[in-house]
Amino acid sequence: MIEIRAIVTDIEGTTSSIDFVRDVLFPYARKRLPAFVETHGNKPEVQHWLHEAAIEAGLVEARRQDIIELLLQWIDQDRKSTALKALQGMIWKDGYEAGDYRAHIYPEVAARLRDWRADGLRLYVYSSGSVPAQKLFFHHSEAGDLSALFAGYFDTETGPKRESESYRRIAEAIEEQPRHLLFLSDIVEELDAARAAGFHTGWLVREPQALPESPRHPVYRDFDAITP
Ligand SMILES: CSCCC(=O)C(=O)COP(=O)(O)O
Ligand SMILES: [Mg+2]
Repeated sequence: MIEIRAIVTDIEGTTSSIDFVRDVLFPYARKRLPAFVETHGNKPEVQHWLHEAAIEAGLVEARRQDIIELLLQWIDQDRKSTALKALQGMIWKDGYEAGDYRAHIYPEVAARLRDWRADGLRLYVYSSGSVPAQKLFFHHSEAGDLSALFAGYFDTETGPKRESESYRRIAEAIEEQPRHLLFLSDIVEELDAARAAGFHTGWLVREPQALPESPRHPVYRDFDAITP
């Protein structure tokens, strides 16, 4: 009998719908990004991420307008750039605080997270969204403030989600052996990477997606089906 001591969960496609991220969060950031960069571009934190974006794109001596266009392109491509995600998170903060939207959570998720906490499991998030964006997401969720349920948050500053080394770093950071950890995601390449690091895995295949014929990972329709 394997003892799971902590669960690490992805957000988009796992706790929450892809549609919410694609149809609400991304357009919100896209619309406001040019003005945000113009207004806040001299603040050290914003400057840092604009610089990181330019480095990532191999742009030397990029003008501010070039970086804005680059970032808009990356939003359209859903590029999992750490710099873009950090900037998006700063923009989303205003939307949450103004009550323009609340973060989507699948209906069973909050109750299961609470049950798992009550059973003594520790809960963590690992998402491409920046850590501040993850905290905002669960603080302003449709199911209320869920942020206190999580013991920690990880983003791509820990490493890319499709590389096993990232999962080794997470295990080390939370001081737990991978064989006691369960990673939940909707993306099979992320699950492959987690398994290569020794994690247990759960593949969320939400309705109406078809169930895979020969899945490489245990498949769950929702969190109700998971018994860690
Ligand atoms: C913190 S929510 C923002 C979601 C986001 O930007 C994203 O790229 C989600 O990726 P995930 O790793 O959660 O699938
Ligand atoms: Mg996902």
